[in-house]
Amino acid sequence: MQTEINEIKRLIRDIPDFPEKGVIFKDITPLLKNPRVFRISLDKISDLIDEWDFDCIVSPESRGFIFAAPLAYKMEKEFVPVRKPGKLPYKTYSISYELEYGKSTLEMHVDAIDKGEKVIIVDDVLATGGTTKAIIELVEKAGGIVVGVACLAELTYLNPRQTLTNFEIASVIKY
Ligand SMILES: O=P(O)(O)OC[C@H]1O[C@H](OP(=O)(O)OP(=O)(O)O)[C@H](O)[C@@H]1O
Ligand SMILES: Nc1ncnc2[nH]cnc12
Repeated sequence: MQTEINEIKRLIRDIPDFPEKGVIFKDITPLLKNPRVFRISLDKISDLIDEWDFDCIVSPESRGFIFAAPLAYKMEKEFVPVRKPGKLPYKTYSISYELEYGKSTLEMHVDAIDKGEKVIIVDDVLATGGTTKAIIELVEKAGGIVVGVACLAELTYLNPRQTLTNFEIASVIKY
């Protein structure tokens, strides 16, 4: 329903020039303070991916976890955390990548995904798609199959779909 989408949009705040000049940061913290609308936003993501065939949700810390873990609970799927360097205790695959505001590295446990397992990637914001592309590489290195990407907000002006050709993408809100 359009009114629900508007309610979600009203609770995502624009912060200009954060964390660097020229970036309009989509701040989801007001949304997290509203339990009803936070719940609606999770339900909207799950509605969009309800028909997708997958067993596992893979997601990057830290904002990705906020949406991915409750979705895994609601949809009864596995949850695999992708973390910043040095946080995961077992052997990891590691990848360096670029996102809208800089460079970073992500890691995933080498045994987190079974060979041939179907996974989706969940995040709060899909901006350049750099983070998601890096996670796809980690999943494929582990032998998994990425069937789609789901997010709350997609920044279409940064053209993430150009980076993520060949993948289904579901977003609740497009800017
Ligand atoms: O599409 P991209 O350009 O790659 O950007 C999207 C990513 O950037 C943000 O994470 P960030 O690295 O800022 O970490 P955080 O979740 O810990 O704030 C966001 O949560 C996504 O994971
Ligand atoms: N503009 C933005 N707002 C929030 N999260 C982001 N991640 C990458 N770009 C972002």
